[in-house]
Amino acid sequence: MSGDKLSPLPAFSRPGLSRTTTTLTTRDILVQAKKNTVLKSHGRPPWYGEDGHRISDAFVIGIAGGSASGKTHVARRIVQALGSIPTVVIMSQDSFYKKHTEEQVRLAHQSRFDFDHPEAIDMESFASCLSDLKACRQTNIPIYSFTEHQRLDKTKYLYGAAIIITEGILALHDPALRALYDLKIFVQCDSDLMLARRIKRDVTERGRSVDGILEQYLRYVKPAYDHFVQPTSRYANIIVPGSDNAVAIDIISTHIRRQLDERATQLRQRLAGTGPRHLVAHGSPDISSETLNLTLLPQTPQVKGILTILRDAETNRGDFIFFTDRLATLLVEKATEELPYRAKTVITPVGVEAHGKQVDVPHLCGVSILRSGGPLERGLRRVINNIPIGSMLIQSEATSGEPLLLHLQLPVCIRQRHLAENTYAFLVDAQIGSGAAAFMAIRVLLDHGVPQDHIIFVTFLVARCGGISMLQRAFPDVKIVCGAVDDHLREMWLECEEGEDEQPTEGRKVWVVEPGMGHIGDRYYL
Ligand SMILES: Nc1ncnc2c1ncn2[C@@H]1O[C@H](COP(=O)(O)OP(=O)(O)O)[C@@H](O)[C@H]1O
Ligand SMILES: Nc1ccn([C@@H]2O[C@H](COP(=O)(O)O)[C@@H](O)[C@H]2O)c(=O)n1
Repeated sequence: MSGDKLSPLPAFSRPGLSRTTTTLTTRDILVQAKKNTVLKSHGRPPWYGEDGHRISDAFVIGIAGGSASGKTHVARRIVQALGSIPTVVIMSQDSFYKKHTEEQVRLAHQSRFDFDHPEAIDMESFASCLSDLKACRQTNIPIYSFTEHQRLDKTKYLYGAAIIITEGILALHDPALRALYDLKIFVQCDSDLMLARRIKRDVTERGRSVDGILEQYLRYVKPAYDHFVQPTSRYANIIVPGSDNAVAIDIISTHIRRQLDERATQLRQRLAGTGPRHLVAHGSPDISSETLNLTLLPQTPQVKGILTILRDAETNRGDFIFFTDRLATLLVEKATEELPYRAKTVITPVGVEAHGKQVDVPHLCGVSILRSGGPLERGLRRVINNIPIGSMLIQSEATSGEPLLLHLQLPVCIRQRHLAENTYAFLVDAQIGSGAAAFMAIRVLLDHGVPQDHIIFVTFLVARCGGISMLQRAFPDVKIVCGAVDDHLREMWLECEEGEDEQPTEGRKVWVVEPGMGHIGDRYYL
């Protein structure tokens, strides 16, 4: 297949579409949310337990076979057959061709470089990226150009796949790679069919001449197939024919679906009894800032006055926005106290030294939980100049109530692991009720390598009896800065779309903080 076989995952794909899927843009999400409709997308369900630790890895499939045997075709058909599985990524071993020297590129243009020998591929880097993705961490994959015969300087960010399919002529060659696969497939195809397909493909997609293709084939491709590729078929769990393989693909996708179902059941069982319902009944009703890493904005008359206006159902929208913005500014200012500062001396305009402080963090960013985090995101922008801000959309699944990650767009300083480890991140959302969204959002940042004590969760409201205790048990070093702590949390049915007779046809359950401020996002944006 042609060049880039990666499935982009900066945002999550809609189910039922192949890997070149549409992604949910922030605008889509806001439009959907504004209409108050239930999003039908299958997002990513929790991949961690109540202690915050990961309990399920991604399911990894390795597909090997000769060049043009149909490996990519099989991978794509599996994705199609899986249909409603939320996030599948196809990773090609071709992305891991080593960076070639100028001399090697020159030889490659003359069909005199051996791309079919295991030495041509950076197996170590391939295994390392795959192992990160499998363990639910982000990875940044190299991008390879077949026309330039070279690895490009750009990389592709990947995160959050429930299923990873890797394919390549030598996908089953390396023991370290084989150890990562949950299912190993070999695509078996006649050599003449593979050659015919390769000629057709390399002429149309890789800019090659027939003579060059044949020379390369006889010199390197065929001998390497016999020597390195074909022998790895013995490691495969299943051999798939290179053509007429619909039945084999059906069997494989049924197997994968069953494996994922088993994992999902385990997850639900482990989470059972610790969800929001349970917490309301049994969670500690007493959160004290001595045991929790929680900072309550000092309840000055000024803050109490703002909160009173925001709690009042009669407050008009203009005032609601104005005072929400004021509270957001105060909260973000308070939250910046959690950052490390170092001493700094400056010379004033009158030539005198003044001793002060300077924020001492290598990277600083914000991540807003859509869409209720919006007002606090604006607060971040007002207080911290040019702060990069990402977003996540997390919504409860209508029937199970499980949180689903539907969209993810993170700043560069989180997408790159070596930067994330030195990044401080403000996570912002309007309230912490059941805690499910906050829990998932924190887990995403930790997966990327942001240290727990570099995460500062800023919110208007925390429900005393909600998921706050579970959250802080799981992530004791995450700091929470809030404007108020309210006593109650109630589960409520929110009616959504109206049918033709103007009767509500759908709805979803939401957690409402009491006394609270109502739905802050709706009051701010609608
Ligand atoms: N089962 C199949 N039936 C028909 N054509 C196929 C089949 N599998 C692959 N092909 C075609 O053969 C060519 C090479 O297939 P591809 O999947 O890209 O091979 P590989 O990834 O193994 O190099 C493509 O043009 C593809 O459409
Ligand atoms: N610059 C390159 C790199 C690799 N190849 C050939 O690609 C084949 C592997 O890709 P498939 O999609 O066919 O699995 C391999 O046989 C290399 O010979 C190339 O021609 N040029």
